Amino acid sequence: MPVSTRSQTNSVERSKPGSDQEPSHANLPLRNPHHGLKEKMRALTLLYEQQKQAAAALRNPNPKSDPEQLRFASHPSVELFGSCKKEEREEPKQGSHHVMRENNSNAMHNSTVTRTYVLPQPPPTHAKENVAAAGLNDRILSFTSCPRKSKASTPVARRLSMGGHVQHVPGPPRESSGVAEGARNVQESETPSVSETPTSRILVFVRLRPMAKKEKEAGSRCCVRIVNRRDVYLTEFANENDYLRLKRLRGRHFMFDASFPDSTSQQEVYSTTTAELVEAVLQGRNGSVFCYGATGAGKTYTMLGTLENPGVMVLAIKDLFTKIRQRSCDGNHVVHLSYLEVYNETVRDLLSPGRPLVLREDKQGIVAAGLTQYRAYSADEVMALLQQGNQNRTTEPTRANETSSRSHAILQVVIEYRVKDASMNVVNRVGKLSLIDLAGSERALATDQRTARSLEGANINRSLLALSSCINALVEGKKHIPYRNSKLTQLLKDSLGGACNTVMIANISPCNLTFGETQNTLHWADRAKEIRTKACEVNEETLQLPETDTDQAKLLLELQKENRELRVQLAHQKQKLLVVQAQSFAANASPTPSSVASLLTPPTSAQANDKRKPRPSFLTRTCFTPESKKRGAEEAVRDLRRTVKTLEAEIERMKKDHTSQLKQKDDLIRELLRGSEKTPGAGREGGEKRAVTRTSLRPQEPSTKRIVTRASMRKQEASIGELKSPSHRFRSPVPTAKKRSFWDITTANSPSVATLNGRKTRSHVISEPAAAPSMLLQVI
Ligand SMILES: Nc1ncnc2c1ncn2[C@@H]1O[C@H](COP(=O)(O)OP(=O)(O)OP(=O)(O)O)[C@@H](O)[C@H]1O
Repeated sequence: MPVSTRSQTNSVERSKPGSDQEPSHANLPLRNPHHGLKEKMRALTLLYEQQKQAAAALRNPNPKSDPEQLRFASHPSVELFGSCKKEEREEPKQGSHHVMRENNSNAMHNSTVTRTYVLPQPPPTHAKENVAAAGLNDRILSFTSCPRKSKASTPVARRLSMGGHVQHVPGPPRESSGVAEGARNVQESETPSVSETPTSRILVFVRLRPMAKKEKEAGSRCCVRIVNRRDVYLTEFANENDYLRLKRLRGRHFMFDASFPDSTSQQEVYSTTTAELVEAVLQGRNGSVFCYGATGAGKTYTMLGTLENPGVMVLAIKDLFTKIRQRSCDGNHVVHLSYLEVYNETVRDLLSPGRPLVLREDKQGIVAAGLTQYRAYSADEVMALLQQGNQNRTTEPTRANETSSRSHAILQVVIEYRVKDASMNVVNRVGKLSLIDLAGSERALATDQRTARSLEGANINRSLLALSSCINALVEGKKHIPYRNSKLTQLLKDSLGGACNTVMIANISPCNLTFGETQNTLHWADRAKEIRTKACEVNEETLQLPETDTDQAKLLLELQKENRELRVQLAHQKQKLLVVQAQSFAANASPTPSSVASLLTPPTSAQANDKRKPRPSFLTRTCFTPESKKRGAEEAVRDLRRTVKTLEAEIERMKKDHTSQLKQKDDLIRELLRGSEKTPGAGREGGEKRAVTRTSLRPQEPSTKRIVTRASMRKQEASIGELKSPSHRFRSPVPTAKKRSFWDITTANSPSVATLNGRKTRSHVISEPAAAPSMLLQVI
């Protein structure tokens, strides 16, 4: 998070065990860091002596011989530096001073310099961080009973939260399952004065990534330690000669709903953080998962993963469809999908790239006008769409990360579930799952100062800054939450402040060189724990048939009109496909560069926006040679064939969609007609109501209440041809930044490495060997 954080100076005191020369106040915390020059001088002297002790420790490295050091060794933050992989189960001892021992072991030279600091423990009333985190139940209690911070109390809390002093209250190690259940929908029963409405809080998890090879080679040390799958200890290393900074050494302790060490598998992360959310979404609730952290900390790895280790997005989709299949007998599920990115403060549709989308707020919340909502029938199809979206996502190598995401990506899956209840009314439930991979906060120096990356970085930081402002405002219980400060926060409005079960996964790196970023991430994650969202109710409505004959007749006419429109759209799509096929055959017959070029030339309006399209380089000397022209023509033909295949698949999908809609509507119309013939005026006479309405007759539309208004859905349907048209796909602006992915480097032979319009693919999902071909990719 690009917000400077102040750290509280820890009083570093001499801890020479059993020393006779030690002044009597040596083990007491300084009363005030500014209480006189003399005191400061004394502190400096103590520090100097401490240095000497560190050197002495070199000569006497065996702590067992020293009872005081033995006491230090029992603290979890001690031996932090032995191995990042080692995960300790024991609880930190209480009642002792907080101790940090720095082990300046230099792997290269095999020498060790150890320094020990005793951090004075603050009185319990001062400890803000994690005071209530004795165990999950204790924490829930605390969250329920603790009123929102008033304005006056905030600065104090903030200052304390940045300090190194924390009170650790031991609690049982939390189990990975059942966490969300306990912490969700926490009713503020004990604080009726604060809020009468039930609330749930954001669950916050931390994931530590393994040390990268490069970092190991550079001699980096691990500054994070995770204990009991919950506590995170962060230690700052100091340069021995930097006496001024010695006094500002920071050691922090945080506690989260769960913390994952670097050895945690993707499946474990998924089942702990998201599995329950998926279940809730199927029952008609909203859920959001977002990964947050500095650049290179592992957000995209957690969200998307790799071929061998798929991430949360992929696992959630698979789980979702498995569960839908299991329940298919008891109802009718309809899944819609959208995928967008926020790049340089513009919102772009990743599934159907085109002009930037405009965000609008209506009574359903923030919606991206014109965002494509794909109806998905299987997990494989969603994987294909995900892969397609990732191809369009902007990634770029930076100094900090070879495959840095330069945009925030939001995958949204809407599940509509329709079932008849006991009284034969149609009950409609809609759940929405948002999976968000944020771009990483970064320092300009860490990435690149001189290039377009710096502009991207500035925009990423700006939006993350806006996110932190929103988190602050929400935690402080302010009336005005500045969502409008950035597109990202506008889109996250539902997740942060709406009726939504929200999970935050904070990704951190173990490398001591990124201590500042890690501390920032943990600070904001710690803060986010205090955010309360509105209690997430089931989005449910019961649909009823219009009562009077006139209304039923109106409905009938409306449905017939809709059917006609759908048929026209289908015909339109077929026509477009034929045109593209003809162009493809023409190009095949005479693949002259000019004809192919003319086919591929995007419209003039698109050219204006087409700043990201890779241009032929003079340096490569391939622009004007006959071979290059031939190669270009062949490539263009291949591209066209691919496009035709995609379009054919799309038409097939639409056909299937339309046919099922038409069939359903025809059935219902027949049923309506039959019903009105048999029992004329039944509605007026108060006969049994039929549980059918317009909404129920439109299976393709997600609930208008939650996604878009009916009017906008109709508009969208009307313009669906335009959104999904072949020409629309051709016209999609080629981004200015080239597309890179980490699959580009990890799986060189993967289909994901294939270039599309000069951009490298990011997603791996389509290349799964066992995956059935997506409906999008099927040829008619
Ligand atoms: N848990 C993990 N296990 C193994 N490798 C990991 C893990 N987390 C991250 N990595 C690796 O670390 C590198 C950086 O990860 P990733 O691209 O996910 O970072 P990021 O936070 O998304 O960065 P950015 O914000 O710049 O996009 C990748 O090479 C990734 O494979």
